[in-house]
Amino acid sequence: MSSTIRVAVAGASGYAGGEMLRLLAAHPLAEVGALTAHTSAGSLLGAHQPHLRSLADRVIEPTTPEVLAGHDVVVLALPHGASGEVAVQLPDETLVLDLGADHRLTDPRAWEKFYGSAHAGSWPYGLPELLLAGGARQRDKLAGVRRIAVPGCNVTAVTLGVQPGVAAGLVDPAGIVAVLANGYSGAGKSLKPHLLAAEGLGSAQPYAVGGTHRHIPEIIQNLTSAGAPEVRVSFTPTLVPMSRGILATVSAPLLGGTSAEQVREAWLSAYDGEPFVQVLPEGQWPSTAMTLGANTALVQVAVDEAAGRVVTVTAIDNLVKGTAGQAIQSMNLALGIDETAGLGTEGVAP
Ligand SMILES: NC(=O)C1=CN([C@@H]2O[C@H](COP(=O)(O)OP(=O)(O)OC[C@H]3O[C@@H](n4cnc5c(N)ncnc54)[C@H](OP(=O)(O)O)[C@@H]3O)[C@@H](O)[C@H]2O)C=CC1
Ligand SMILES: CC(=O)N[C@@H](CCC(=O)OP(=O)(O)O)C(=O)O
Repeated sequence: MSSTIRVAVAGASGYAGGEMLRLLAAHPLAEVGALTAHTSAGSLLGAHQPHLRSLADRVIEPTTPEVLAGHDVVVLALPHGASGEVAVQLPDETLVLDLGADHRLTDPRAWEKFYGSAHAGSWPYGLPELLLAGGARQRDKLAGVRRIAVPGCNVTAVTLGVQPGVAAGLVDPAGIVAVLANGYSGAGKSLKPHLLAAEGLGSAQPYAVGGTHRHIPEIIQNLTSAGAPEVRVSFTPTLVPMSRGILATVSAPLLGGTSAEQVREAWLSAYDGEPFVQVLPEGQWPSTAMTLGANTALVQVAVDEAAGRVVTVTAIDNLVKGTAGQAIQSMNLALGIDETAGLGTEGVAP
């Protein structure tokens, strides 16, 4: 590979593909190659991503192996199912980043139960800060790989919020409750009645309630990797009127004899030195606005003594640390360049 990393983006007309392109445009080593999609093939990128000025005149091509050939990296920002089909046609030596779910789960039965289709297989998982049993981190497994399954956005927020307590054995992983406030861009661009502005503006709407959300097995997989014997998660997402952002409130029973100081120390030490995951100073709580446009996850933790639970709150931008930023962070690790290249930690405010 030359010093320039040539990157093709499939799904360039969508939200995740658009964010990938925004970040790649600022990456010191990346060069944007082919842009592909489906119904929008043949039109200009500027018709779909008018905020991406430097790429506005580029033509979107169909998503075929021929168009995606000859790149160092191919990003698949496609719906579930579509990415698995395209991936099998790409050369082994190309680094493929799947932003969809097709290759995240290791258990085919979990895939079939929650996605209702045949399992495409499992790839190295692109959450560098994931804690693994024995003190390792997932970043150690990404050097040199050529296939990366980029995690779900909700999964990223929930995992980063609660994994320090699970890995340190301070909370009961069978009693995790997660409630999330989610921005609308997480649902993608396709039109659905409940996503119309008339339905969503000024309203908060729960969805996938009662253990049905397809991110549940992925969260369980992550927390099991962190060393938990039995993980049970009650997961409830809520759409709130904002375009980007996830605020995940995750609580779990505190195991007997653990002090609030031990809890705080576990969270601080889990993320000590991490460039993109920060535990905020005591008393300061994350908000989605603090992470807008940034590859950061901001975390806070408290002990609710009366309820006997640890409560964590994590904010991310679903399109950055929840998708495209995380993908670039993993790409950097796979290619052996600075993990932070092209990624910012500063949000956009107010
Ligand atoms: N939005 C988010 O916050 C996150 C998204 N993701 C994942 O990223 C992926 C893309 O999501 P998102 O950008 O939100 O979705 P969008 O609906 O906004 O975009 C989908 C993109 O995929 C293209 N596409 C659809 N079907 C096909 C096909 N059969 N072959 C080739 N291209 C196709 C579309 O092209 P066209 O417009 O031309 O039809 C479009 O470019 C999904 O797997 C999603 O789950 C992951 C984490 C967070
Ligand atoms: C608001 C909203 O609908 N969010 C989506 C986010 C899913 C996502 O983008 O993650 P995947 O890559 O796994 O699809 C949801 O909760 O299903």
